[in-house]
Amino acid sequence: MASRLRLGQPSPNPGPSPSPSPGEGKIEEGEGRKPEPRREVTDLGGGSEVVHIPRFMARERAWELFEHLDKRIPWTRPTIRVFGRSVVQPRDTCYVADKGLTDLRYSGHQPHAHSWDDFPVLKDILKEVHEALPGSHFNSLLLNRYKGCSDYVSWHADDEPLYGPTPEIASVTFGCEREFLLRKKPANTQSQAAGESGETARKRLKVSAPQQHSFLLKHGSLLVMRGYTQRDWQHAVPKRARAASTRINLTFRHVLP
Ligand SMILES: O=C(O)CCC(=O)C(=O)O
Ligand SMILES: [Fe+2]
Repeated sequence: MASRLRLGQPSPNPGPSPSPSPGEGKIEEGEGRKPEPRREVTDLGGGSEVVHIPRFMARERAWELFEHLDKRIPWTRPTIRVFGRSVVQPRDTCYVADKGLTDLRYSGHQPHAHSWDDFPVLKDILKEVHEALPGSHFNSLLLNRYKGCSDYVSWHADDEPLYGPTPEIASVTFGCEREFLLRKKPANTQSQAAGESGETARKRLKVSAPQQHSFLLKHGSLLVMRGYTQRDWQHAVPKRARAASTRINLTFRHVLP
């Protein structure tokens, strides 16, 4: 799909450059280099890590991309299986992947894999994400569109075997900011397998609530989950109480060959 917008050239991130977080590489001045946007690294423990770059993309360009993706992506709202019941997925979706990869399947649904060649804009965003994350090699992309406050993604982990044991997942947000939650998977999965909820199991075992982290994912931000985050943690974008406008989120992933 050809883009009529001039979306190919990323513009530099405007505004003052914030200081780097402790322990991170310092920003080098001069030499005509674009200053690196601020990165917040959260060590979740046990080899899991989240990196948040709130101003990954310049605001104006991110709005151009939002408008383009909102109109041009062939969004669908599939029916999925949750706890044995068929339900309409509470957000729009689309999937893009390299040819010849193992098919993605989640909640009983196998999305059609579109070609990157049909979406030059997505290839441009992929290039920027690769540049921000040296060593990364994403070959697939799951897009989500949350059309209002009642669209959401429930607690889950992207721990499908096709991503391997320690997948890196990079998520770019456009439009309405939403809360992104992470919570530690319950240690005692046996009680869950027996049909007991995590909450009930915790009360019975008198253990404290799971560790939780919250990130406000703003327009133009990038969030990266790494290491054992999918094995040991779950994430969610909950419903919101108040009216929200549309949010588009792109999650870049690497499917193992
Ligand atoms: O919209 C988001 O920020 C997260 C989406 C997500 O978790 C997923 O697509 O697996
Ligand atoms: Fe996810």
